[in-house]
Amino acid sequence: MSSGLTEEQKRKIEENRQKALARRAERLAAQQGGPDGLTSQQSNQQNPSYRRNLEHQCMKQENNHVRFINQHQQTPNSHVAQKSYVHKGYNHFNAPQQMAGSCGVQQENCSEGSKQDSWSQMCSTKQSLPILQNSLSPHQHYSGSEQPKYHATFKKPTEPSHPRLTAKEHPDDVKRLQNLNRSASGHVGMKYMPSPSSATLSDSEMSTNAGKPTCGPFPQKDSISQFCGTMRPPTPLKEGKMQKVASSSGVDSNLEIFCHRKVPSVIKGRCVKHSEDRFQVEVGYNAELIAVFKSIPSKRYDPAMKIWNFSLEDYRSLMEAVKPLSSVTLVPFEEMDAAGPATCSQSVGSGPSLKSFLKTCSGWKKPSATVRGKCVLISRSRFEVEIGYAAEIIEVFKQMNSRNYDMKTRKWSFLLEDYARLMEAVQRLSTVEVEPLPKPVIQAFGPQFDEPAFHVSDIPEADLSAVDSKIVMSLMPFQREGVNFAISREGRLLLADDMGLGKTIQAICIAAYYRKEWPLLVVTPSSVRFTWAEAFHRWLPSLSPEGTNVILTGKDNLSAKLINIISFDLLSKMDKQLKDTFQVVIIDESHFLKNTKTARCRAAMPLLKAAKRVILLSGTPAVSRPAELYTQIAAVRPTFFPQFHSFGLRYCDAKKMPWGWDYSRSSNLGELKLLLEESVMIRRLKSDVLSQLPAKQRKMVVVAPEGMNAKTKAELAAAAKDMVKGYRTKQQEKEALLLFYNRTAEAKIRSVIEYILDLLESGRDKFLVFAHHRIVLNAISKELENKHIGYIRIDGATPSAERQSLCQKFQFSEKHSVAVLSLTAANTGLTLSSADLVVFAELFWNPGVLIQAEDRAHRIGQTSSVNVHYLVAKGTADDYLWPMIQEKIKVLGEAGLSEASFSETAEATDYFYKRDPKQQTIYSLFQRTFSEQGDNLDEALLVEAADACQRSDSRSASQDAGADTCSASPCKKQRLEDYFHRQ
Ligand SMILES: Nc1ncnc2c1ncn2[C@@H]1O[C@H](COP(=O)(O)OP(=O)(O)OP(=O)(O)O)[C@@H](O)[C@H]1O
Repeated sequence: MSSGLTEEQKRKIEENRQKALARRAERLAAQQGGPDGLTSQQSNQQNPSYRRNLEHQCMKQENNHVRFINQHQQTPNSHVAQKSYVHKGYNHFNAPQQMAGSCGVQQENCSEGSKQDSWSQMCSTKQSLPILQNSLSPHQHYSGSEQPKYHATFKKPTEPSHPRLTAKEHPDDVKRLQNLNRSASGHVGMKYMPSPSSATLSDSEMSTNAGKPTCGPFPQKDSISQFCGTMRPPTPLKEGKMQKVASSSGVDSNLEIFCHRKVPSVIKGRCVKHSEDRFQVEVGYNAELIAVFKSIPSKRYDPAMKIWNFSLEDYRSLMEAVKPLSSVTLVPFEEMDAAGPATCSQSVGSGPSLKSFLKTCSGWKKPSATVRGKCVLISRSRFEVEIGYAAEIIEVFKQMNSRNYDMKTRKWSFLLEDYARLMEAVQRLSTVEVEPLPKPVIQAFGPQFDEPAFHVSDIPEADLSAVDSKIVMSLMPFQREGVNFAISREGRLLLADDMGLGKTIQAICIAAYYRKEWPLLVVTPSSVRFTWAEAFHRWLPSLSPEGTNVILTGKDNLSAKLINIISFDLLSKMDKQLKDTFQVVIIDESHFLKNTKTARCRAAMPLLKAAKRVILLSGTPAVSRPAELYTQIAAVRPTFFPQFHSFGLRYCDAKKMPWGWDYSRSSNLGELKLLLEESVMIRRLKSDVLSQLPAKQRKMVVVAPEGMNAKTKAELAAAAKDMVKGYRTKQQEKEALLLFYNRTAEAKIRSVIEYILDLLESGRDKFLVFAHHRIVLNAISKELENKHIGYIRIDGATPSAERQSLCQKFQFSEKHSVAVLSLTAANTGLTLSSADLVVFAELFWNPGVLIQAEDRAHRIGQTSSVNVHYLVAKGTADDYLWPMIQEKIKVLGEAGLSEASFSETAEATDYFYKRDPKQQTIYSLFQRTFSEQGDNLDEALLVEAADACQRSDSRSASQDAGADTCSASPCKKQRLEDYFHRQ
């Protein structure tokens, strides 16, 4: 393409460019001096062939930049990584891989020592490369005026480059090396691990590669710059000799691998936590290593995972035994701890000062010390030193500008900005030892250590424009804050809001923000799997109706849909292939993972560590001791406390006992709270946000249908079929309905019990459970007794005189967690306001009865918002009762007779389809029977329900001999008393 310039203009431009270069060369010569007044680089700049070569390199680099982008675009989810790469610059999550990718590409083209040096410099300076890549356009690369700027990024080579060894002259060699490197390791963050097939080079190849200034993808430390910047003449090739040369010149051991004719296979592994007192070694097969493993007394082999694990007590001896093995490298715990990414956006801390603080975390023990103390974080900006009296330390304290002495506690505190100075001064005192702040605290509060004015309380408003507007508009202000917090923490958090504050809606919104990274996995107690599926469809209307996959058996496809929902129990039966399948994971009731020894915890932890976004939900993350929090913290921030023991020492007041370590106590809880709130957890209590909450929060819980056995399902289907056929008399209709209702009760029992047990495991210590049928009330009571859980029961058989004392027991005794109540016999006149959760195990056709029952908890004395959970089973009478109840309540609400409408606060009004003509027939039957006859029907129905139950019972007498399946008393008189008692 013509430039449009005349020959004269072109000549002038070239002349000016030469002049500019000459002036620049003079300037640099004056600054740096040299034998001839010019550095070798500057000499090169004036050398036309050098410039041509450089331009050639620039062009290649540009092409490779494009190739890099394309490579990323071809990988799944690459758009996400790339977006943050391009727009945000270096980012703790994405950058390592991105840098790895980019370094690999850039290095391909380094052909001269000077250039390699600068490339390696760029590769190791994390921020410079993206800036360079984004800012250099092809035009800029070729512009004469830009060239000096570009040159300025190159360092002077430490030794003259070997003339034979340029990529231009040996493109095949370069390619061969690149292939080797790629086959060995996908990214720069890993040491080179040659595969046997890629590890053999011919002598001539070695000769070329050994002396060649190749910027191969060697990630470690300065290996790239060392290798690229240190040009050696080719060394005679005898096996082993080259290795020696490489080692002696300080080249990273990775490179030694290249210098062998037959490269020995080196495998790299790492030690990671396995359980509270054990660690495991993740490593490939190596015979020598296996021999070492077998010599360790506490060895255990997990055949399913094919991983060896050991007691922490054997850690040192194992590492010592592995050291002499030249074919194995193991990354120890400590290294992982220090090198792990600071995943929290605020734990910036890559600056030198933070590193030096981190150094102060180790090696502080002084045998000569006579006075010992410790640093404890007491607020987001201050720490305290807990220590006895020593004149020297007081002197040190007095030198700190931010010192403050609390007369009451007799403790000194300081701003975090004084921490490094203070610790340095303390280290010089031979008789005083001060335990430093833990590493996670320093990582989490990094900015405050560096910058006193830094204030992190304002969490930025997340851009939710890509999320369904329905959910975004529905978020309450505190819920929106929760979402902002999650996104500011890169989607890894423990959302520990009090129960009923809407953790589900927040979790769905957070997950939807990362929708491009789906498939999503939701792990929940099995009793609420279907409720989650409903909630996704409710809040994300853009989701296709087939978008969710509720996993029911171990044989189901685990990632069949965009959203996959699985129970904890099934998760533990899953294949380990799951580990890398999900980038976004929600764990509902995450305290279910608190025990590291459980199968569910062992299954979930690798999954969570591998995922990019981890959303843990729990209203009760720890019930009794900080040790229970450990796994949840480790899931959100794996690098904080890689070993439980260090967490235990700091926060569980760990004590060595004759039988081992006791971690059941607590210590430094204030600091733990600050640490969690800064980088792991957000928690709001109901009392914090009461003004934003409705007085009652109703929730529909879809209980699992597989809880029904085949016989019950068949009976329900038969009852439904009969109803569709129609009946000649109203009496027949009613009887059929009541039979259907009774069958429903039987069908729900298993799911209801499962749900109640899940609530108890979640730490819900006071709640009411209402049911209508005696068979349901009995089953619940029996289960509570079996589990030794204190409860009261009030039904039609409870004498009036006893009711009050039972209520008092429940109200004031901590031992009584559950009140098991008959819907018809205990829905009025009782005060049970010490509970703020009401569970309806069964539905009832009259919403008035339900609302009165809710009000046992929601009444004077109640200081909280009351949560109401309606358990609804698909394929039962609930399919008709639930919509009917909602409709009735809506009418009452519109007439101002009911304070809250179900449709506004409970899920899925249209959950049950009434489009099916058969279902429509049954629904009409329900409506006709339960609505048309008005309030008078209740008494009659209650009685008839009982009769129907008894009739059905007598039919199934062999099954449940003599059982009375209604909660109303078996005696009609008593039933009527119950009814009138309600009035
Ligand atoms: N912003 C909102 N708009 C409408 N309904 C909401 C909102 N937030 C929560 N809810 C409703 O409140 C009820 C309780 O919410 P949710 O079940 O998510 O609470 P939770 O914090 O998970 O409680 P738990 O700890 O008991 O599981 C649900 O019916 C939910 O739909």
